[in-house]
Amino acid sequence: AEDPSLIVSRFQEYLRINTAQPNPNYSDTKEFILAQASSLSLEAQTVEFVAGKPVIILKWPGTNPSLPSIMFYSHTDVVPVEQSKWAHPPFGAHLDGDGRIFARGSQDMKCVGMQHIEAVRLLKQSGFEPVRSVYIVFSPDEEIGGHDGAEKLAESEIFRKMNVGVVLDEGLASPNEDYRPFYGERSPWWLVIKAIGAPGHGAKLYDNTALENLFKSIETIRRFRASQFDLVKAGLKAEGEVTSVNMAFLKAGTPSPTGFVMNLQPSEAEAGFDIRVPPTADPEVLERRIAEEWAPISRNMTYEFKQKATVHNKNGKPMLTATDSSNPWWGLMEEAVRKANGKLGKPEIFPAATDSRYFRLLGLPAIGFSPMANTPILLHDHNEFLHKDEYLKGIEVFGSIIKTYASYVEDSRDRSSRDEL
Ligand SMILES: CSCC[C@H](NC=O)C(=O)O
Ligand SMILES: [Zn+2]
Ligand SMILES: [Zn+2]
Repeated sequence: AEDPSLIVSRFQEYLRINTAQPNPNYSDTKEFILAQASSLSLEAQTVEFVAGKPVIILKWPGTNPSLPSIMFYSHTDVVPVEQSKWAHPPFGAHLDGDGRIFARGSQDMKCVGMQHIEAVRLLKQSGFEPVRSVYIVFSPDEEIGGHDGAEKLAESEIFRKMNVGVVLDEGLASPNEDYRPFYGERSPWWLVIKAIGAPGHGAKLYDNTALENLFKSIETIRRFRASQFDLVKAGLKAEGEVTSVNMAFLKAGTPSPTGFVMNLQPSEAEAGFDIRVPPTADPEVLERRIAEEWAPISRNMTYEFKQKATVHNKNGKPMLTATDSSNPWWGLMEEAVRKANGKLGKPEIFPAATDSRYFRLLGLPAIGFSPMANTPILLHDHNEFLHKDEYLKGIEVFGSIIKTYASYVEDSRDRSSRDEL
């Protein structure tokens, strides 16, 4: 077998490409991934649905191309960093004495993309031949909504021709020894509410100022937030099962060279909220709440959404991938992880958003899975790291999954794992 330090150094090489939003280096990324693909003799296709934003599709053809294929999916971009808060340079991929690899993207989710490739390498070395075609796909822009990446891919003729039967996308690290599988996710609604009101002297008490109007809404929103958070604190609901609302910004006041004018009540004020809607919530009820209580026209308020992801599929049903016997891929996943001496925890709802939603919207089963056990959850955090042993273990787990999935031939059950749309 190959020297593990070489495997780790390829991961480090990927981590050292700075793909932080808003200016990800996609050209070096593309070059790197295509070089990996050619070293494995995989077919490779790069599609730019939007110029400069490559979707890279690698294919390991199966011996039975009539069976639906398997797609192992990852995004190549990462979130920005606060450089000065990091103990090691976020794009240095420093390997410390304990074996931890520090880098932005080490958990979210360059680890997974690279593990997909390394798992193929492992299987090729062992002489394995897939029956189903295996696709390894790298997409841009997940961290800013996936509109120029996964969303366009999912709607494309290219994707339709790939005949994908099941998608594996990202999950979360697990602080304990069980890996965490995800069967659904909350939908991001990014809401901006705006208030207007009469301007006037800062010494005067009067009704209907912009800030008074805005704060009435903020109080209402905070009560709702507390009610949802209480359910989590009481252990009645998991994080992914309640509607979360967090304030992202507050904007008001009349700027002056020394700060803000203090004796002037502004005539406009706005606030932004990151709302996450669970798949089982009724989106119409929430939207009514926003219109009637959070931004009521009676207080001259208006609102707009910066992002508003679909909660239900085209049939009005929650976008959840089945975890019972109707979905053979679920059982196969458990089997594959077990064979690699890993353990799967209970299926969960991903609290944030992933590109899986674009594939679930098509009715495809999608499982969120990032094999990182015994690892603190550090995605989007300072000092994001992954231990090299967990990384290497994850390659074996993905090797087992690819092997199990790509060898699965009971075609009749594929169809039933797709939602009826
Ligand atoms: C509007 S899509 C945003 C996607 C992003 N994904 C991971 O963090 C998130 O904030 O959940
Ligand atoms: Zn991610
Ligand atoms: Zn992320």
